[in-house]
Amino acid sequence: MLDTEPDLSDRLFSNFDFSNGAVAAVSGGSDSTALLFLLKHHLDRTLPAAKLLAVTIDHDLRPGSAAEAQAVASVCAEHGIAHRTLVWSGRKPRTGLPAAAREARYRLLAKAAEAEGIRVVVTGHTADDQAETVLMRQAREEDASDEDARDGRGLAGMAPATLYDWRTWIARPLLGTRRAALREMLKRRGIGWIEDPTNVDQRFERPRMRISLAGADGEARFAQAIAKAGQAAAEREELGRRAAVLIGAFAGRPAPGLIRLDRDFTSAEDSEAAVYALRILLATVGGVSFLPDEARPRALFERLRSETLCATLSRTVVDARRSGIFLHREARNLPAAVPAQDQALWDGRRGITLSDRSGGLVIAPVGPAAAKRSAQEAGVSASLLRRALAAEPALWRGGERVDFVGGGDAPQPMTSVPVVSPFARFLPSFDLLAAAAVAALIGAPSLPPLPFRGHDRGGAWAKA
Ligand SMILES: Nc1ncnc2c1ncn2[C@@H]1O[C@H](COP(=O)(O)OP(=O)(O)OP(=O)(O)O)[C@@H](O)[C@H]1O
Repeated sequence: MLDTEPDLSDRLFSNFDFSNGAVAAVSGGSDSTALLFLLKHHLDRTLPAAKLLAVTIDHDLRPGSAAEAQAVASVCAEHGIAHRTLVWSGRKPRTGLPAAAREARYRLLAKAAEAEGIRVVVTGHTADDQAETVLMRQAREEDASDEDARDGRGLAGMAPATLYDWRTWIARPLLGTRRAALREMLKRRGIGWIEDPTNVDQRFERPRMRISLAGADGEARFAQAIAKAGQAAAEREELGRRAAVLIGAFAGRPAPGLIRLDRDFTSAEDSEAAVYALRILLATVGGVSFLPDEARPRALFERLRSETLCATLSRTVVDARRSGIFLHREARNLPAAVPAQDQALWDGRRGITLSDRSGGLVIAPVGPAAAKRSAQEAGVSASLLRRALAAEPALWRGGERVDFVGGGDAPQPMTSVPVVSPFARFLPSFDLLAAAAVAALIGAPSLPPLPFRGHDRGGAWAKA
């Protein structure tokens, strides 16, 4: 089909493992249309039996979106490519619409993949998108009010692969390819695309950045941004690797919801990695989806070197005693009782599975009274164990706890599995090693292998 571009599609996709097929996320714009045709070309030649499904999300936000999805469907039908349109139905939020749309888009794409047994979704993000992203983040970083952006991690830009919901890989094979080259290729092949009006709407930050990159010094700024992203990505990966080593060496889990750091953690020479590890652990124990900004964990780490103390950060109590530094969820602001629901995320830190679907069940914290009956653990004070257990979820009916059905093989009515909160929804491949170390520590499910060739389960993260 794209016989003039055999090298390009090989270069882009030869590292991927598409043996379970691929979902191509196609908006109908130039980049994702090019992605679709390049991928089709690659699969036809190398893996003709592999399933290829193009998916278009109709965000239902502007008139014409359904027609655009239909146009993609027609192009796919013309070329014998399976296609589905999924509509983001339901109420749209008044604020934070772009983030909500992105969230909905990935949720629907992952759902479509999962329904077909496909493990990887590919998107058409290009080198131009990457440069825009990095420059926008850099501008925010310079704005001192944006705490999230200030630790430099964001300057790594978009990761080549991101794990969504701890289950589905979103890969970006075109991150090293220029938009102009893709458009050229489409034009040569006589393939059209849709111009999204929001891409040139200057009320939005990205189109403004796009226009400024088309200006006089645009190419130089592009090159600088890409170089910066490469360097920041390598640094971020390396920092994550070092943090993972410290977590493996110094962290333990005496009981669910209770993390113990060896006191020697505070004498780690690599204090940068130790602070990073601490930030990830704080967010995980507190059930928070973002890392606390760097300043406060750094100050806390410095104090931990010399003091016993009790402090709260990221909804996590840090109780530093001579016997170790203990982290557990603070008792404040735990979720109120909610009707029990299967497959729910509780308090941002526990994945709930229900096998008892009968009515009248609620999930609420174990609470201090029930936690009094907790088991003892060698070397850990009973009060710490009680506080950690009190913040765990339990299943209740009419004020009575019902999630223990005693011994034997009977299924528990509810299971609660820890999640690595800051990475549970989106895990960029930069952070895989740190996330894997925390997953092993807290008993979260292990990570699926990367969608690249030669990554088995055991070594999946070595080259992330
Ligand atoms: N409505 C959508 N349906 C399916 N995939 C989408 C949709 N919007 C975006 N994507 C995916 O996310 C990528 C990046 O989105 P972005 O909004 O930057 O691109 P776009 O301007 O919509 O189109 P393109 O990247 O195709 O030129 C797209 O290349 C595509 O893979």
